[in-house]
Amino acid sequence: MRLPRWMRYFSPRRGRLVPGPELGARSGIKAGESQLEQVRGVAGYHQSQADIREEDLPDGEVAEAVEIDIEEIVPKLADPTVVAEIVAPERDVHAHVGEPLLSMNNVTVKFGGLTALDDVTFDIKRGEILGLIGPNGAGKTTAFNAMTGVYRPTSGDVVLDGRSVVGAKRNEITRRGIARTFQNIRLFSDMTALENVAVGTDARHKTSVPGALFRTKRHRAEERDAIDRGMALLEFVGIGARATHQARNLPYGDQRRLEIARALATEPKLLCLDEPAAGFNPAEKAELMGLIRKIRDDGYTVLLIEHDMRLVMGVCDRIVVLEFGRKIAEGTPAEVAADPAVVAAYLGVPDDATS
Ligand SMILES: Nc1ncnc2c1ncn2[C@@H]1O[C@H](COP(=O)(O)OP(=O)(O)OP(=O)(O)O)[C@@H](O)[C@H]1O
Repeated sequence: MRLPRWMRYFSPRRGRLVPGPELGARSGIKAGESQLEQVRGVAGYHQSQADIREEDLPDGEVAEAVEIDIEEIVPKLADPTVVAEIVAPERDVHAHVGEPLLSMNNVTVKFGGLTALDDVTFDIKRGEILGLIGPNGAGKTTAFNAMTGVYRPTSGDVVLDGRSVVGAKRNEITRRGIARTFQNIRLFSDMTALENVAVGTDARHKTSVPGALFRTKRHRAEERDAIDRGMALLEFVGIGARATHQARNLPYGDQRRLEIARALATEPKLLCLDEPAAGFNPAEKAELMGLIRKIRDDGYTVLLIEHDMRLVMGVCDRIVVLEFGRKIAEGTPAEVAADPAVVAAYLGVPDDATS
């Protein structure tokens, strides 16, 4: 995995900041100071409750999770409109609703003799929630991976905002505006929720390494921005009170929310969610639907891979259906649900229909 810029200089170990080999002892940065303590110090957030970590406690004592009162720390975040403004800084995205943001143009992906995606063409339009569905092995994740630079299409093109992303490096694709979450949660488990989101904001920052070392004005401004945006994002996804909790101590549902917050921190044009409801109970699924709609209404475009049909039908504006690597249907949830090819793909074609 390629580490974000700041992580190449710090090794997070059990939640502690240890100057990494590239930075060495010359930096003057105190080993043992947590990332959060650093950024909080810089941004001027003084929290009365300590961020308790297990290794700080005498043997046998158990760390208590500390809920923070977000209104006390960042009073302006008590206003949901302010939170929404910070979360979606480029609000002009609404001006282009309906135009294609990403186009898959005749994309084929082959693995040896296996064709995982076969000449697939569809658009993701700005401001919509597009569902990508299909039975197991249909090619959904392969399509995601072709968009995000994990796989290079064998043929065809993936165009984002008028420019091809084929051949671009993954971090370049992130910078150009595609962010994703994963089927299996991938968080920095020893880092706090806020630190995890701050990692995402790094993709947008421009400070050079010397700039970071000498703490230039721009670097300090970017750190403050990371905290403000990080806190706003945690509040936006509903876990603002858990900002100082280590990711691994968060309940499963909150870890999924944190993944979404981290992806949004890169200020994507397109947010790709890969089975975000896996392992959720019905109440959590209903809450997730609300969050996905909120993300769309805040100006983002969302691509959703999800097996739960109730969720997909309930939240998507349009749906693309794949089967054996081919697109077999595209349309509104109602159109797709009534399409005989889709019904056959999911339920199997009855014997008497083929005889
Ligand atoms: N890296 C790979 N190497 C070889 N075959 C692969 C690779 N990735 C995917 N495949 C194959 O490509 C086909 C499509 O897989 P893909 O994971 O895209 O399907 P999916 O629709 O996401 O399935 P699921 O719903 O089970 O996650 C499958 O037959 C799979 O085994």
